[in-house]
Amino acid sequence: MHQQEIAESNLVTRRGTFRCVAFRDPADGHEHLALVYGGRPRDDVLVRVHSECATGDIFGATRCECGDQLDAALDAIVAEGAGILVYLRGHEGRGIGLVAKVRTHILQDEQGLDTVDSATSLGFPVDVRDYGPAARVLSYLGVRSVRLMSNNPDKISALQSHGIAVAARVPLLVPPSPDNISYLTAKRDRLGHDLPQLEGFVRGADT
Ligand SMILES: Nc1nc2c(ncn2[C@@H]2O[C@H](COP(=O)(O)OP(=O)(O)OP(=O)(O)O)[C@@H](O)[C@H]2O)c(=O)[nH]1
Repeated sequence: MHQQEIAESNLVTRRGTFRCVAFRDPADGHEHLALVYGGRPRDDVLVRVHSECATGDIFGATRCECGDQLDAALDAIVAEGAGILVYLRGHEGRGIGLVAKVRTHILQDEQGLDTVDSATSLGFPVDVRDYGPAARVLSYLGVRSVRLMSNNPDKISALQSHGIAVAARVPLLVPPSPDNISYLTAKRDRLGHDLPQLEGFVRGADT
């Protein structure tokens, strides 16, 4: 990556001080962010590669578990004493964008379609995310292998295809709720995510 497209500073947060690495990826042109905790990363560092979700990450929407996963990943990194969170812009709605994602929400709410069918019935692809920017910033940080916090097997193969070894997958499981159970179930049944916490959840049991 070109030095002119990267800026680094310390970022003091309520969890502690991170190294904030902002960068513009040369391939997709988006400005992304890596938050590094605990000094110079070592091999097999704990990493979360998080896709932008304005509704969940910023405003705490409960229909998806994005905001809870962001919090849990940062907590896990701080608890371990080291780690990296890569926050990928341009990934909104699995890459289809915010307006398109909200259109899928309309179909989910009004017609009961799941997160997959609501996209395809509008003519959108289900997932067009590019993990190249994450791999490039990890390489820039000197990271060759990671323990990746994710339940998505495709994310692991995508990172590996971009040259980052995934030494282990670390589950990032948030509790199901009546609000997110449809979304989580579709991720498990239609997208192949590993979500064992859904076993035994009875919709409405804890409302
Ligand atoms: N198209 C669409 N995208 C959504 C919807 N809800 C959340 N998203 C997006 O989904 C992305 C997160 O992807 P997920 O499939 O939930 O999870 P993942 O990142 O692949 O997997 P994990 O690493 O296990 O979290 C974010 O970019 C969200 O904006 C939805 O209803 N429709």
